[in-house]
Amino acid sequence: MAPTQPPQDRRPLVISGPSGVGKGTLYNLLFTRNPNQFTLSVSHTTRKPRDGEQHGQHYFFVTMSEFEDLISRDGFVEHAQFGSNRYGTSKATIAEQEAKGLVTVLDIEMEGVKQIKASGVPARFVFIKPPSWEALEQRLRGRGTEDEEAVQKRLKQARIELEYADSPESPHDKMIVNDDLEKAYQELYDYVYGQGAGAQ
Ligand SMILES: Nc1ncnc2c1ncn2[C@@H]1O[C@H](COP(=O)(O)OP(=O)(O)OP(=O)(O)O)[C@@H](O)[C@H]1O
Repeated sequence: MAPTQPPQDRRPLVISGPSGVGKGTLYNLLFTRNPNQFTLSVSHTTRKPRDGEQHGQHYFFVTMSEFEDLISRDGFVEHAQFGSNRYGTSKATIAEQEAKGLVTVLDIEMEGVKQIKASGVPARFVFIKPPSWEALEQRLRGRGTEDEEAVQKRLKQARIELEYADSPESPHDKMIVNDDLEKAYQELYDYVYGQGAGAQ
C-alpha cells in the first residue's frame, strides 16, 4: 500500500539535473503514486501567458514592477532572467503549501539551486543523472519537443550542470542515476520517505 501520509521530512524537495534526464517523469510518478502529499511549485513570471495557461496553476503571471517589488522585499527563494522575462519561486508560495501539509517540489536549474542553498531556506537537494551522455542525447531527441538548435543548447548546458553536480560545491544530498526508471523511482522514494521505506 502506498503511504497515505506525506513524508515526515516536509522540507521542500529541490530536484535538478540536465534537461531531458527524466526529472519530470520521476516526480510525476511520485505525485501519482502518492496522491495529495506533494505539490509542484508554481513560479512567478513576467512573461505573458500562453494559450491555455492558468494564473496560479501554471504560473503566477505578474508585471515587471510587481516582480521587482517582491525582489526588494526579499520575497523569492530564487529568481532568474531568461531573455527579457523574469522567473522566480516565492517564499509565500512554499509557505502556503507547507501550511496545507504538502511537500513542495521545485524543478530548478543550477543557478536557482545555488541561490536556494545560499538563502539558507531549509530544503533537500536531489540531482538526477543520466546513465551516460549518449542516453541523455537520445532522450532529448526522442522527446521530440525541441529542434536541433535547442537540443544543442541544452546539451551544452547539461555539461555545465553535470560538472557542477560532481564538484565539491555541489549542495546535493542525493544523486540518482536515472537508468532503469523503476529503480530510479525506488531510490527517490526511499530518499524522500526515509531509508528503506520500500516503494509501492
Ligand atoms: N529511465 C528512463 N529511461 C528511458 N527514458 C526515460 C527515462 N526517464 C525518462 N525518460 C524519457 O526521457 C525524456 C525526458 O524526460 P523528462 O521530460 O521527464 O526530462 P526532464 O529532465 O524533466 O527535462 P526538462 O528539464 O527539459 O523538462 C522523456 O521522453 C521520458 O519519457
